[in-house]
Amino acid sequence: MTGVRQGDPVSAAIPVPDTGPVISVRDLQMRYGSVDVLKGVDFDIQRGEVICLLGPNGAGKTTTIEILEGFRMRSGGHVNVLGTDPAQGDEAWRAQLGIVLQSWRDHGKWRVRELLAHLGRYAEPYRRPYDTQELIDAVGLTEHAEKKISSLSGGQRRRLDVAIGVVGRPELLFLDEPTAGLDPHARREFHDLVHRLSDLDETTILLTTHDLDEAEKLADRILILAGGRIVADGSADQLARQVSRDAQVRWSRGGESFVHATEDATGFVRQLFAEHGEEIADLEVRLASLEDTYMAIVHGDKSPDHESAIARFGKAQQQ
Ligand SMILES: Nc1ncnc2c1ncn2[C@@H]1O[C@H](COP(=O)(O)OP(=O)(O)OP(=O)(O)O)[C@@H](O)[C@H]1O
Repeated sequence: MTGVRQGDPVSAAIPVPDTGPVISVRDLQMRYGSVDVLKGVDFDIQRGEVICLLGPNGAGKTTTIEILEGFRMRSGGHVNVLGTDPAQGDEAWRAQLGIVLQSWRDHGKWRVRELLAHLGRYAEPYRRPYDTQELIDAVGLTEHAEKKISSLSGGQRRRLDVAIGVVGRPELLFLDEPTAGLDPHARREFHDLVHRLSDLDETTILLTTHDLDEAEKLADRILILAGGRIVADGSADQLARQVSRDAQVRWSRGGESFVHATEDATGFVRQLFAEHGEEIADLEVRLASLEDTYMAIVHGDKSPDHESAIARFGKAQQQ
């Protein structure tokens, strides 16, 4: 398979290799003035993966994404995105990317439908764009399709940002805090859209968020950037097990509540039922949440450079 779907009237699109990572980053460094923000970032992202990049304010998430998008020149290291160094990416390469920045403040005089149709036509030489109405419905802007963009609310504007990012059915989608400002309903619709893009179109998605629930719901894999490096890399479950191998088992019996931490939750629950049978109520087994994990990895370590966090937690993938 290539990046172009069968039957597409596309001649200029560049074929995307089937194998190998879609994004490969080695020893990425970024220095602003005398401050080293990225001190040697390494990761790979495979086709179809949904990756959440987490990290405290100022950790360098936007910087990393902008380097991958070709918007920012790195100070050092190697980066390959869809077979190309982003610093040398041409128009055909760029057409494979969908980009949702933290905030677009442009196109104010256009109307929603008009702009999406226009951007779709712009993508046509390279990709098979979304049908405009289908896209408007998918991002929940049906009732606002004829409105001027300057008159949209913040959340509606964010939905439009997402629509602009995906209109060309990108091979690879970058989303920088896509749900900031969205209400819970819009947030859920956005999550559905991400699942659809990932499951149906096999879009590779890299997103940043400060919402750990969102990361847990969406991510196949989580990368945590802190102190200029990736300090954790793995699924939410893999990371949780690195922080604590214990699960918490909670239950009640005869009106009294109990809690027990154990590495073998299944064995413990089996024993509990063998001893007390139907007296057991309100049983709950819980691993560390992503929030517990994140706090332990990013804030549990007092050293400012997070070196010992790296030493302690390493990377789940390498386990
Ligand atoms: N153009 C620039 N010139 C100088 N410093 C910059 C520039 N852009 C970003 N920085 C600094 O680099 C650091 C990383 O910024 P960046 O926006 O990449 O972080 P972030 O992880 O995306 O943060 P947030 O979660 O707050 O969005 C910050 O300290 C920021 O002030």
